[in-house]
Amino acid sequence: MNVKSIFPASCGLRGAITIPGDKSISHRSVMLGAISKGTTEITGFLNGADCLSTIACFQSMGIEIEAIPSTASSNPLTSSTASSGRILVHGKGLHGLSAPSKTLNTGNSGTTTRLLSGILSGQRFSSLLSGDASLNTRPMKRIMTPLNAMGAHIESLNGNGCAPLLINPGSLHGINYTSSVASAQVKSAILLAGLYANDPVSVTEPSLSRDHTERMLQSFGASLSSRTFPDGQATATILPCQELYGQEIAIPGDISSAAYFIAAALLVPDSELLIKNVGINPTRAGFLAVCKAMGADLTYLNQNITGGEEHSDILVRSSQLYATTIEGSLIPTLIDELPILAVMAAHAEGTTIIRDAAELKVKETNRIDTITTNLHAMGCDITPTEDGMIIEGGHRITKAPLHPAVISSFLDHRIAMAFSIAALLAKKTAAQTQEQSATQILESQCIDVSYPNFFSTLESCF
Ligand SMILES: O=C(O)C1=C[C@@H](OP(=O)(O)O)[C@@H](O)[C@H](O)C1
Ligand SMILES: C=C(OP(=O)(O)O)C(=O)O
Repeated sequence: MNVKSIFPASCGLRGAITIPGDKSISHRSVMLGAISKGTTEITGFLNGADCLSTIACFQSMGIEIEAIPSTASSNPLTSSTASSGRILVHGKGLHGLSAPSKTLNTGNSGTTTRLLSGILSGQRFSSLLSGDASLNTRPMKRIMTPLNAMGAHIESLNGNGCAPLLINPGSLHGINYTSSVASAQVKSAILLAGLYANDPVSVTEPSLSRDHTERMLQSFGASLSSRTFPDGQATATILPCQELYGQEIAIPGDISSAAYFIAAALLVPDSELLIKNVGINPTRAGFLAVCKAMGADLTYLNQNITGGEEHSDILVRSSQLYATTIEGSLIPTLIDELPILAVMAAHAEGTTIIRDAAELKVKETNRIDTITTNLHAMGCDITPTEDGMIIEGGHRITKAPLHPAVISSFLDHRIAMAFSIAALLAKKTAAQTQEQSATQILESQCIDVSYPNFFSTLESCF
């Protein structure tokens, strides 16, 4: 077991950092590259375990994928993401994948499992998908139902609606599907299967989830349209496709990873931190809107759009934060940031309410439970609810600081990172010994799923 000890910060966070590439865009760039004609060149690829699972799955289906060491480049995205990878995906076209000889291992990655299922539904060969213990408990009926309604043959081998999933060849037709959850993974699985259908495929979600798949499919040559209605529902429609064509993709830094550093710089007094090249696609940027609503001092510099994705440098200065309510259509735009937002809420003045976030229960862990357990352990008054939580804040001014504790990551990367930031603010109580002044993050290695250099970047800020 990998235990990381984190002491309270003794000074503010300073300097400039670069965040590794966006995980969602990294997955999609390999997937679309693999099923396109020609080579897709990706810069800023996230070398996290989840994205490496996606690469390994496509290699098992005969796709050649090369990792090229980063070199200096005139491309501003490439040069500012020097620690992230440059990848060449030698695509074989829509029908060029070959049958894998073994089970496709999707590791800890829901994105890999669900999006890949959409692509595999349209293949002429059978495949078996399975992941780690956490992944194999996550709900897959949400993709099996619409994909099977399109003519796919996906079966949950244990009959529990979870992976392992056996996918047999089927011939796909059009569908107008309404999803009860705003999930980019469900939407993307259906749209990717739609590439192989003989009629248009539409998917409607209750509110708009991240739209990287739609943006990237369009840039690879697919005919796709999207609409958001006055009531917030959003529909994306894809037309049958003959072929996609490889592209150059410059991946911006992952806002979900940047969120830990934004939170740290806001909460630790006397901080001024520049975070370079963060993706700020509006369907992902709910975290920034909530920070602003809580009173955060954020300045956007060098805003630009590359390959259809907005990005910006963000200058963060320490700020007094105030409680807020996080709900409704904001939730899908910040779903992965809720663990760190809960930590921020513990320090904000007032009571923060998070609702409409039942999706937290079906992530790498039940994050309503894992956030509650760990905030309790550090001395915060938090009440879990059916679809969120209520957090009594003020652990900065009106109440005693959170105290150091032994934190279980529960093997959830977002929990491990969120509580690493909480640890910077924790102050030992009179009853705690000197040895207990550090917070211990158990099984911290799970952070490698999305941010292998997290701790070294954090240390570089002090
Ligand atoms: O499409 C994606 O890349 C993702 C979508 C979200 O999941 P859901 O679609 O299940 O909400 C998010 O939590 C996950 O980290 C990545
Ligand atoms: C939920 C996450 O990812 P995935 O669904 O791809 O496992 C995450 O990164 O927080």
